[in-house]
Amino acid sequence: MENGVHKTGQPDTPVEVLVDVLGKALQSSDIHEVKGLLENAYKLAHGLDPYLDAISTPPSEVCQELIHASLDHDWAEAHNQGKTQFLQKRECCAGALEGQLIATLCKLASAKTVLEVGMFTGTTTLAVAQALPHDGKVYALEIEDYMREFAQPYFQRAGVSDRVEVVVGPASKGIAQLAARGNRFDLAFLDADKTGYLGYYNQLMDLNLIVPGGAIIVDNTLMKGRTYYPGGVKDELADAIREFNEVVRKDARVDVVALPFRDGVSIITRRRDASAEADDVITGTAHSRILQRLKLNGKVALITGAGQGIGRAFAHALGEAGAAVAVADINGDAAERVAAELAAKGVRAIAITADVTQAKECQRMVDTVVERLGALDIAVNNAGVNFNNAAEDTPENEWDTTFSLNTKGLFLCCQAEGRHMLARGRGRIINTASMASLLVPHPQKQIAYNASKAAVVKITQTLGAEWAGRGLTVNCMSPGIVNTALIQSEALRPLAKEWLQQIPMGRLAEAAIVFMASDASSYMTGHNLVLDGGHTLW
Ligand SMILES: C[S@@+](CC[C@H](N)C(=O)[O-])C[C@H]1O[C@@H](n2cnc3c(N)ncnc32)[C@H](O)[C@@H]1O
Repeated sequence: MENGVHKTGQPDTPVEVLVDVLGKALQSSDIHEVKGLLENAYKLAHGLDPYLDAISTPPSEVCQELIHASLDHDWAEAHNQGKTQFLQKRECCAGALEGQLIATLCKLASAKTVLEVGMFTGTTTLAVAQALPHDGKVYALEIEDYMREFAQPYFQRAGVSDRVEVVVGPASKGIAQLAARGNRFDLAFLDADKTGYLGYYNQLMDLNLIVPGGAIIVDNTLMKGRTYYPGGVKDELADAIREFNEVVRKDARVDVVALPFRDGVSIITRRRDASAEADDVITGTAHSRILQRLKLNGKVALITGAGQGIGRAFAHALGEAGAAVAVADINGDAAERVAAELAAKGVRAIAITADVTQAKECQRMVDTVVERLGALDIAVNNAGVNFNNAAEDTPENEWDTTFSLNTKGLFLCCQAEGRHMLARGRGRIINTASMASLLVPHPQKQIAYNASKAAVVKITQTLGAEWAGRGLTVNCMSPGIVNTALIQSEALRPLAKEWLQQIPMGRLAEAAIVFMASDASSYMTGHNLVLDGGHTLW
């Protein structure tokens, strides 16, 4: 299909301007005018890549050094000395901009495992490895063993060698090996021998090596323009790419978008089954992929006790998942600090100072969230205290203080939040209970805390049942011992050591707040989610 907008309008892109200028030059018989037009065209084309480089973030220092080393290397000499099987060329290096593009796509796709077919000296491999999470991995296939030796010191210097596995040999064999090992990829980058592309593509598709929602990125799909303008030259590479492009375009399993970036980059994604017969199991509930259902974009979350510890971690997790966050704490400075941390990450965040033992304060807190952030979708009632005293020595005021915050305060929050959510017919309330609701933690003595947290479970069950048919879910979580600054303190260190021995997993607790706040947990209510590394099993 022709691009009607561009056909009818003024030249709108550098290439369209180029076409316009060169078209005028072709029609002119005035040699001075032709020269002037050609000069314009030359400057326009010549300046494009340097300008794109200048306005894009440069690669890391190590990556830049690797790019320079790749471009400066005497590849003819390396081949003469038998170090490479084939005569390699400096142009093989995809360069800074393309490396940044692939790394950026990896970040956008939240990729963890990436396949690169054709590594050369590993400049893109390095950019990708640096963009991956610490437990991510890029598998780079390369026929030349020399490239592995070349790249490895740079991977090491960048501190990412554990995130890179170079598989030396023909790429088709490498793909088969990784498939046999059970590897699957969020993203694959095809950039080896062009006549092999179709075979690699078929392997990736037929063996289901790209995860749902993943992509195959293909370089050189324009082949210097010879795919659409052969210029009368018989050209094996352009023929191979042209055939590849046509096969992909007609493949009903995928969507493809071809970009005029560098030598042409195509992005291929697998389609989902959109047929009328496809049910929710195939398409995902409401046609939403499970990982999309975990996203909290457009939602507003309130977290009490968010100025430090586990509440601060909840605020960051919910903000990262896309929610706007209200950070509530009795310590206003701490709430402000956490809100500022979130804002620095790009999360919309506000701080609220509130004493949630008072009903009026709870209501004011909810009203502030609604007024400033528009609504309240997710409420995490997390503020709590703990005192350690033997039962026989526990003073009355300690019992009262604990229950006033951990139990009554939490209920008052649920009440104020629940009223707003019931009126809207939707919402998620998540209460912080504790594994102390299930067992009696030891050796520390904390009767008031244990009893207050058991009550949190009953409040949660009751509200979960009462509000179940009205669009609200109310759940609580019972974390084991959480790795907070308090646990790291000198005073608690010996105790923390003893606790670790009581935990089958041998490490401190992690949470599941995003799952509990998201659509993915929509059928769960009144539940006490125990996250204790098996602590309550022993
Ligand atoms: C264009 S370069 C790759 C550039 C690299 N992806 C980058 O971003 O800089 C192509 C590489 O593919 C390798 N190659 C060629 N044929 C191959 C094959 N059959 N199997 C594996 N690697 C191959 C070459 O040795 C060369 O290093």
